[in-house]
Amino acid sequence: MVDTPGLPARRAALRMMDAVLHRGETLEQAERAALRSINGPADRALARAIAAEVMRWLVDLDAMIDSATRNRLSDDAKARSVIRLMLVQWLRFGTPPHAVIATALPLLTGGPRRLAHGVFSTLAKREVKLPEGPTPSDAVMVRWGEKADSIVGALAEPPPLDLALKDHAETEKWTAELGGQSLAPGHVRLPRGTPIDELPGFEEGAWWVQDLAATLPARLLGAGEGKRVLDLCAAPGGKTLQLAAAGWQVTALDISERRLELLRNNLDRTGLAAEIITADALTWEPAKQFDAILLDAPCTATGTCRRHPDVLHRIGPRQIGEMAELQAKLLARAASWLPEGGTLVYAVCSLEEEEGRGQTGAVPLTQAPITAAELPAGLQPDAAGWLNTDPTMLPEAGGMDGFFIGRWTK
Ligand SMILES: C[S@@+](CC[C@H](N)C(=O)[O-])C[C@H]1O[C@@H](n2cnc3c(N)ncnc32)[C@H](O)[C@@H]1O
Repeated sequence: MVDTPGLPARRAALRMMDAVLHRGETLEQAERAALRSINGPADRALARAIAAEVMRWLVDLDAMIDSATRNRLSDDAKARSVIRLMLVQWLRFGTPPHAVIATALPLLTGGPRRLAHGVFSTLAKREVKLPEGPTPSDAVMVRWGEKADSIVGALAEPPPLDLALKDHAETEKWTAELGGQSLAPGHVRLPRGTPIDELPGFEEGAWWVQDLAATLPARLLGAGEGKRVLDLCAAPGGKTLQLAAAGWQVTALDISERRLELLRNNLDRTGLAAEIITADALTWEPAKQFDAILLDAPCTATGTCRRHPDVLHRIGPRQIGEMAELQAKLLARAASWLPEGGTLVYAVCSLEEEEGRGQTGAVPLTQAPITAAELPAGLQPDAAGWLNTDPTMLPEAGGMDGFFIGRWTK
């Protein structure tokens, strides 16, 4: 049987939504399996875009669906998934309702097509509209409190593209050449969707892609002047590149050989150097001392929700608890390796208290408070000298990822 054009893309989008919402996979993991059977780049892009927009607007789409059904459809009902997909095509991509219906109903062959048709047509007749920004789920509201609305509201559009420059002295040159905006030495911001590998400077390794917030942990260690730093949990290597470019002798350690391969490629492209170790930081023992340690710990990554809206529907107390336990162990080990006079920076791209500030109580070192003078204009640490960033910060410039960063010395 020949498929309706565009049907494989919609089927793949449904599979991706299912993998994220019911199996806890990331959208990226889900993509690999779901897109395998799709050939054309346009269909792949469509499947990806549908699934990502459903994740971004899930709470609002579900509220619409619930407003048009007498008996609430269960969360895992296929009809609910298909109606979500239909609403996204109409409300986000501007596909006319009749075309949405024609391409989506074949997804429910042998299933409740009349129901999906009826719910979608009711909503189309009502001319429902999405709010200006996505609405947070109840679970996110409970965790993030009063900030939840503004953070999730800032997810309406994907973020701009941030580049980190190898040579901070060339900030003005690259800002002008790339036509971007710079918010800190060594930083250039470009409009979202800019194709990376066509930009000048990519081939020669003059810059790499890194969100402004993600550059802050390495910046807070200052210039290396030939001293030794251990980049613990280093791959794919954004912070390794920064540290090497800032004059540190870097040892980059990660448990994942696959991710370290990306780090090697990044070093090759930029002409920077680091010693690379594949090991589990929970059992590895250093053979030498380091003047500084940067622990960019594995985390739930809820701070990257602008780029990965699926994270907000996958992460709950169980995952946060597991990560917090791992982070506490890693922090204790890193702290125990620090010599007198050494500096430790801990970072997570998470907005969860347990992974950030909640980790600071047990570190047996002296806090080295972060100061506003060390940060890009407009950013402030909290009164105690810890730094929390989130997507609502520097709003006119396009926001930034969510991070927690703490610093100590021995
Ligand atoms: C947040 S990512 C690091 C990002 C990286 N610092 C950068 O800037 O590109 C966390 C990393 O921790 C690594 N990781 C997780 N558990 C680990 C362990 N027990 N030992 C070493 N690395 C681990 C993961 O493979 C992952 O690459």
